[in-house]
Amino acid sequence: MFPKINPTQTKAWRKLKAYYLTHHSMNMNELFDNDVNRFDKFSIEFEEILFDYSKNIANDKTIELLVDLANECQLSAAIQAMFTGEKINETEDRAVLHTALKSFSDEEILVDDENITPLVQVERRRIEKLCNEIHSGKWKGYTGKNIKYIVNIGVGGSDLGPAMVNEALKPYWLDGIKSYFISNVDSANLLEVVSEINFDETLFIIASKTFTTQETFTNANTIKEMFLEECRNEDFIQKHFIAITGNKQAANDFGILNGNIYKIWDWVCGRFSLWGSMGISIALTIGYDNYEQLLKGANSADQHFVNEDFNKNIPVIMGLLSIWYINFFNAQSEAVLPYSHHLSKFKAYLQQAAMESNGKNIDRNGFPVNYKTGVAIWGEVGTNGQHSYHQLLHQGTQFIPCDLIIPIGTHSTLDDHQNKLICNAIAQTEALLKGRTVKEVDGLANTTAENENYKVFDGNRPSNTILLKKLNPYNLGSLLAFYEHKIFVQGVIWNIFSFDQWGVELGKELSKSKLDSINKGGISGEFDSSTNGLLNRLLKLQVN
Ligand SMILES: O=P(O)(O)OC[C@H]1O[C@](O)(CO)[C@@H](O)[C@@H]1O
Repeated sequence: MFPKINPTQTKAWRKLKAYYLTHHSMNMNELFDNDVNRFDKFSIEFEEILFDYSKNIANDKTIELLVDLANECQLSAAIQAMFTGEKINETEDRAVLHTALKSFSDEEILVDDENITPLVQVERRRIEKLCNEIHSGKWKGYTGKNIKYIVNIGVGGSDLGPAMVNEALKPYWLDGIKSYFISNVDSANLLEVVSEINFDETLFIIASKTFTTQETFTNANTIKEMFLEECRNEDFIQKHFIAITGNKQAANDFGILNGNIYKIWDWVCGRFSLWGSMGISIALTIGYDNYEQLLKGANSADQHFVNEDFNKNIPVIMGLLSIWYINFFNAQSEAVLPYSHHLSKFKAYLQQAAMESNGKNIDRNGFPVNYKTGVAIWGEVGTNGQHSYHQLLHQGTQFIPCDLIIPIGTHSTLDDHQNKLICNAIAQTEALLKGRTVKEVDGLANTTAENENYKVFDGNRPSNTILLKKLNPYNLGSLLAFYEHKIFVQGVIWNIFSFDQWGVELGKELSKSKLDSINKGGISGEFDSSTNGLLNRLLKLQVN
């Protein structure tokens, strides 16, 4: 296992702190003026992706010190430990091998003395077979019709990744197939989907690693009841329901036979699970070949992460710059700004991936951390965000590093729109960098001594720009893998366990006792006065 190092005790951390104190007012505009090669030096090309990190408050020395920090925190050993199946998720005693799901190599990876590579390959072949049967029309619904609607019922990692990818790759949807996602236990979600599908043309995917999650179980049971009410034959469940789970028995108890159960292992963390059977809704919607392209792009990014030097390694630099801002500049949040309508669900996916992973306050030695860890991630697709919160990004008092994700190629034929979209994105990075001085404001129309201050922008606000030649399955796979590994890099340096999620348990437990009280029809002062008051009001309003 790689060592458990408090980052603040490293030499590099101390040096970074000192460097921050003397250089935090470093001006990026001067850095550009003083180095004509800054863009070339601080950008990394990876296949069809360009990662430009030149618009950051960082120079050669900063990057050198950050890389030193990664080395002192034994990042290489940590990467090696994850990829070879060491049980780095110690609080759950699990290996973390979502990377194995993307691999196309026959290399052996051992978990508890079992080689998992063939298991992954078998499951992948099963997904391919399922796609072939559904897409060829060999798989029929109970009235003899083909499957037209794919409905994924899951929540958290069993929903967000697949839902985001399906949305991102809408231009690749196969003719005649439409996919839907039911995640919220709010019945509005379920009823909306039900109103758009026909049960006899639908494949329901019950996606739950544990098969015990309250929301998913409730939605799955309601759908099953509705389905049986319509077809009145339990045998038809096998034509319309499959499960993705590590809890075969619970799926059997639900009524799904083994042939319709696809496996997720405990060495796959839910929020990084879209690469395996959790991605069945993706494969069914965009076709198996495109789904494989997604995995291949991700696998290639994994290889980049494993093999590149840290100072040319996209996820390492992403993670280190983020640490620079969070731990030294005291950034409280990061904005992710995809300039693509199809990436509208990217932020929600990334929020779980980053915040469930690194929102931790106990270190790997079991002690409270004495430094900041994960921050809030937020954002909206461009240009919509520009007409909303970009005011705060440019002139607010918060320090918010931004990532702008810009696919260049478009799937539509409206080049004029695409050029406007991209130019808006690049202009935002320029405005964040340059700002606008009083002198520049002076020349503007209608500017007076009274209003000139309002038109001044400080600038010097950092951003990364990620250009993709096109938002296709391969490039999307690479992009997602980069963010996954950025999160991993941060977790290693913060010395926290990024792959458990104990923080979500308390709310789940407490909700059960509330439900018991409601079902009993009365509250007898068992909770705090606010909780009692809210529940009593609920009961009163339900009665009326
Ligand atoms: O797939 P399951 O077991 O239903 O869990 C769904 C989600 O719930 C969580 O455990 C947290 O609530 C996530 O980590 C997970 O992605």
